[in-house]
Amino acid sequence: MPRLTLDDLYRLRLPSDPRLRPDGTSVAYTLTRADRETDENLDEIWLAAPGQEPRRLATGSLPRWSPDGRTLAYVRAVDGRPQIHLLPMDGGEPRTLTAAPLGAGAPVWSPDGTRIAFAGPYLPHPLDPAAPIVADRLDYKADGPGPLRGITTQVFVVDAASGETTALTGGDLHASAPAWSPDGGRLAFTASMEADRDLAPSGSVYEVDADGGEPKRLTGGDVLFLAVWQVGGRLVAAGMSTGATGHTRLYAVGPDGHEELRTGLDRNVMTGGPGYPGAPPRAYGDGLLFCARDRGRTHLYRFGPDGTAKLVGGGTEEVSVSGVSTAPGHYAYVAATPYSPGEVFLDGARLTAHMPAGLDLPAPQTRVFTAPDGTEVEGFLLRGGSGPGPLLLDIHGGPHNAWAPVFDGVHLYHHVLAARGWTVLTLNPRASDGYGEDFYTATRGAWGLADEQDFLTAVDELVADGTADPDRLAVTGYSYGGYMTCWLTSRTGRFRAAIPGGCVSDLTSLSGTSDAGLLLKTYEYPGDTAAQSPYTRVGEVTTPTLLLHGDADERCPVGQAEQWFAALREREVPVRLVRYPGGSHLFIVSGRPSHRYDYNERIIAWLEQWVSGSPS
Ligand SMILES: CSCC[C@H](NC=O)C(=O)N[C@@H](CC(C)C)C(=O)N[C@@H](Cc1ccccc1)C(=O)O
Repeated sequence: MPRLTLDDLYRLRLPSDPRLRPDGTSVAYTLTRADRETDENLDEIWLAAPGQEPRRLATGSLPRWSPDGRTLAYVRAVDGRPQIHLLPMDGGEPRTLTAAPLGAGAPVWSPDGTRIAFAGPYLPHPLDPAAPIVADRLDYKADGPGPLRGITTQVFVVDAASGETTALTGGDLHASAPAWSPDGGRLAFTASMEADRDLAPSGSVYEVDADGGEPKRLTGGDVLFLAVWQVGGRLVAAGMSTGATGHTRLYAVGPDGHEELRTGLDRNVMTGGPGYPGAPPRAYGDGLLFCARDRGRTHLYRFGPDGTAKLVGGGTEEVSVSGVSTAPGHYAYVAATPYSPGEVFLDGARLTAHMPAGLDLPAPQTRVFTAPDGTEVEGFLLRGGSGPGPLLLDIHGGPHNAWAPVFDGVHLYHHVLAARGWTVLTLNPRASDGYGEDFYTATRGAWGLADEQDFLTAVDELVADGTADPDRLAVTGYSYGGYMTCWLTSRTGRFRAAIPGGCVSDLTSLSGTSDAGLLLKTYEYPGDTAAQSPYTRVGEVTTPTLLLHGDADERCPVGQAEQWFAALREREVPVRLVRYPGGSHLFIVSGRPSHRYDYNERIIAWLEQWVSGSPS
């Protein structure tokens, strides 16, 4: 069987955001593919049902069933702005429902199906791209959108028949996706309305009358609420401590405040986002379904009225669930496995096979390494051959992300290198997600200082056991992984090649230039930023280094790579900087296909250039 090649980037199809029809008979979902001609990632709405071939319904994303299951709302761009459309499922053409000046967000049907709510961008005047950009607070920009220019995010309600749209909120806030009350009389959302929220992170659950009025604050204080949903007749919100980095938890929210839903799991609740699998909580029977990450894998759990959480399905352990939807007696989800970046499942049975057939995708082997301080760290080895060979250490970001032993459509170079005889080690060092909250917070205030030993221990063990050739070691990583790549090459010369992607080199400048700068400094790396910055010892780097960076990255601004590039070039260390025009921090996940292809291709080329003798 053929091994994967980079051209498979254009053959991959990624399902996401599954939505069960209210009668449980079929699942609508978004299917995304990279289009070579337009150099865009194209989204389509598909429908899958037991015993039927999945079929395409429309161009668009974010499918949402009307309560009677007869209409599918979804979002599609009109003149470059996402607008809500309605597709009658008994036949006929879709209808454009909204004409929001800056676009509409995910549709949320009212319980009676007569209205649709959404959170969307708002500006009280026409947007002038040439106008000066004025900032009075730190939250003046965001990775992806860039400078916000005064745009806020408000809650809107649109009449499903007439399209008449009303803003329910206004003012200086960024509302989350809204959630209807069971009687359709109110909408809940999360936001922070504090004037100095840029200095002290906060987020509360609010409720506003569906016919307008002043939002009422339902929560406050010790929990930073991130999102809220209507789950089985009650509000359930996701939140985290306002005091320090930690796990995300679920809370029941009512008119008198909030109460944690204690799952008994020392695991991070995963509600889903770019690069982070998971899904919002969903009603299921007399309990709810939620996702949590366990040892890098994201699983589906059922939280029952008895207050316990039990694994759902319990099938293959090597799975990452992203996207969950329920209907009475049924549940649907998308799951990645070692052989597919994602397929749609209904009640545990696979409905789709979007992964190109016939590819030889070796499954990674799980290994556990023990650091000098006794900490055990788990990793996954994609073996390219037997006997000592070239080894690529690939470091995930976050630092609270995590690798899982599943196939993803981002790091295609893993399989290309393995086919050429490389071994790829994806390691979950301390701070990785899925190993308990103490492990998750173990690098706070000690970036690099605490986790360096985990990486070097794993590499040393693989050299000692004959897996890795000590003269053919290489390191790469993105975001925090890029930070760690810089850090390791400033402390050891053992790597023959290094590729920091979306990197961080100087925590002091990062604090003032990242869109999350103050959060990072407060929650992640308080204390001595110089001691935690790779740049402090950049003068010791000798490893040929390729820097890959999104030119419009506002999370880790491109200056982080430029500083590293200049410092190495001045000392004539072989170095190259590649900037991707328009690329945000997430460009390797959702950026231009040609940029994603180029990112993978350059990694392979740099490794083969500088790791002599690597089998080609
Ligand atoms: C307290 S602010 C939260 C920052 C957030 N942390 C997540 O764990 C974050 O953005 N971290 C960055 C690194 C940091 C800016 C130094 C990061 O590593 N980002 C993500 C982004 C990403 C995800 C998937 C694919 C590409 C990039 C990550 O890698 O986990």
